[in-house]
Amino acid sequence: MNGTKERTGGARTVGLSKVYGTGDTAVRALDDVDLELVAGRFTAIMGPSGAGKSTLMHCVAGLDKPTAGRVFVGDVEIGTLSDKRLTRLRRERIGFVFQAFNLIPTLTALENITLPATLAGTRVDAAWLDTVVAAVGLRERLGHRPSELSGGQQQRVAVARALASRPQVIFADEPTGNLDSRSGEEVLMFLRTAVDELGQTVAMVTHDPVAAAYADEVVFLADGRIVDVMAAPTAAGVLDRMKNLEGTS
Ligand SMILES: Nc1ncnc2c1ncn2[C@@H]1O[C@H](COP(=O)(O)OP(=O)(O)OP(=O)(O)O)[C@@H](O)[C@H]1O
Repeated sequence: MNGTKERTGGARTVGLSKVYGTGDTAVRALDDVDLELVAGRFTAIMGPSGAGKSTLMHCVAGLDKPTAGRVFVGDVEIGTLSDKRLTRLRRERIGFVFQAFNLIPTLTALENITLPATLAGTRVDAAWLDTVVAAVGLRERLGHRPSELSGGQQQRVAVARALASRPQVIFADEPTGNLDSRSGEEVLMFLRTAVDELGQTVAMVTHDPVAAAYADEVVFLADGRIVDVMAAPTAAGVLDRMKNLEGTS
């Protein structure tokens, strides 16, 4: 995709811990986690229910405050930012994709993609928008409203919206959770394209070994700790690892 690939900055944590509550009821959701979301790579985060996946994502995205440790988005240590600066960093440097597509029903696909920039009073770079629209593969449907698109197409619009500001990292929380397997595949292929052709950094929480196999590596969490990292994952390999983790937790 002619010269547009320029890796976005990634994110990392150093000694990240998060404890909810105090005393007898305290829950250590994250315990000394060193995670590296390598720039220009696709990382899947997996683990049994309650392992700390959402907490990890929320802390790295600046949506939740850690109890201890440090979080860097690109070169910026987010714990040092004022609330106002953190809000701005989140808006400009972090993209989110959720299980529910969260598109505005009355707006067209294109208007949904550019909405965050419109709200922020900025403009999406026209050349970049063109690149994103080409990658999303919905050029002829940009004038359609969400109700006129399939679930997979709607989620691709949501990923394109996250890409529009060219964030340091996109966090996707179970992005295929509401989709049938074919639509899910469309979305995963698009995330893969965003990484391979646009140099985007993506972190995805998923329970699905097939989805995780689209990533460059899978980070396994259990009881708030990173217990394994698998490079070049296959669905069968991930399924095997998950069975072991769920068996022991
Ligand atoms: N706001 C909260 N207050 C108290 N405990 C919490 C809170 N949020 C999460 N926890 C606890 O922290 C631990 C990790 O939760 P988290 O939601 O991060 O896990 P998860 O791996 O995302 O789970 P799931 O796959 O079920 O979504 C769990 O024991 C959970 O009960």
